[in-house]
Amino acid sequence: MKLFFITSNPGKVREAAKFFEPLKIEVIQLKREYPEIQADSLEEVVKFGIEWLKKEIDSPFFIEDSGLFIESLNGFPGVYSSYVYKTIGLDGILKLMEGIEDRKAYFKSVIGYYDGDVHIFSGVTWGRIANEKRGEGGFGYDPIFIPEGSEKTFAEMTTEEKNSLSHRGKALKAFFDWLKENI
Ligand SMILES: O=c1nc[nH]c2c1ncn2[C@H]1C[C@H](O)[C@@H](COP(=O)(O)OP(=O)(O)OP(=O)(O)O)O1
Ligand SMILES: [Mg+2]
Repeated sequence: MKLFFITSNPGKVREAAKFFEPLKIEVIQLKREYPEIQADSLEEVVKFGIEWLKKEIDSPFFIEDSGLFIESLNGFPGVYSSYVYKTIGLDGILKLMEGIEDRKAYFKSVIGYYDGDVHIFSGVTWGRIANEKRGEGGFGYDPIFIPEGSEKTFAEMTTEEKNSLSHRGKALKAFFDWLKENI
């Protein structure tokens, strides 16, 4: 089976491909721009994206929207994670966190699969914001996020290790469990 993943982010594709590889499902990246609305939740962003894309794409496809929610910043950058990453970046986040003791944060991933109907799957991983950047792997905020129960940042992990703990790994698992029952 093949799954079309509409995203501009090669890191997401790498993680999804690694997840599905042993399950004999091939992940194929399609690069199509779609509007990411300013909404209160990742779910709304995904649902709007699907409504936009479904007119253009003939086969079933999925998209994913994710974000980092920092508790002491009231959930910032949250749904704006992509914009904040491109503007103030990791150094900007570390600067905002200077002197803040409560470093709790979570990553959330929302996958939307369209096969004529919309199916939503999500995953959350709690952790904390590191005091400095560590590691070369992964992408995005990985060098500054330490998942609960670990001393390593996501960027210090292999793709398999990150998938076993991450928000995206959990959302992909929920997606796969649904596919098994429904395909
Ligand atoms: O596991 C992750 N580890 C580190 N950083 C992450 C992760 N997951 C999302 N992020 C960051 C990347 C981006 O700055 C923002 C999500 O934005 P988001 O719009 O979903 O992704 P994107 O624009 O990179 O790719 P896409 O073309 O699929 O929209 O949070
Ligand atoms: Mg995006």
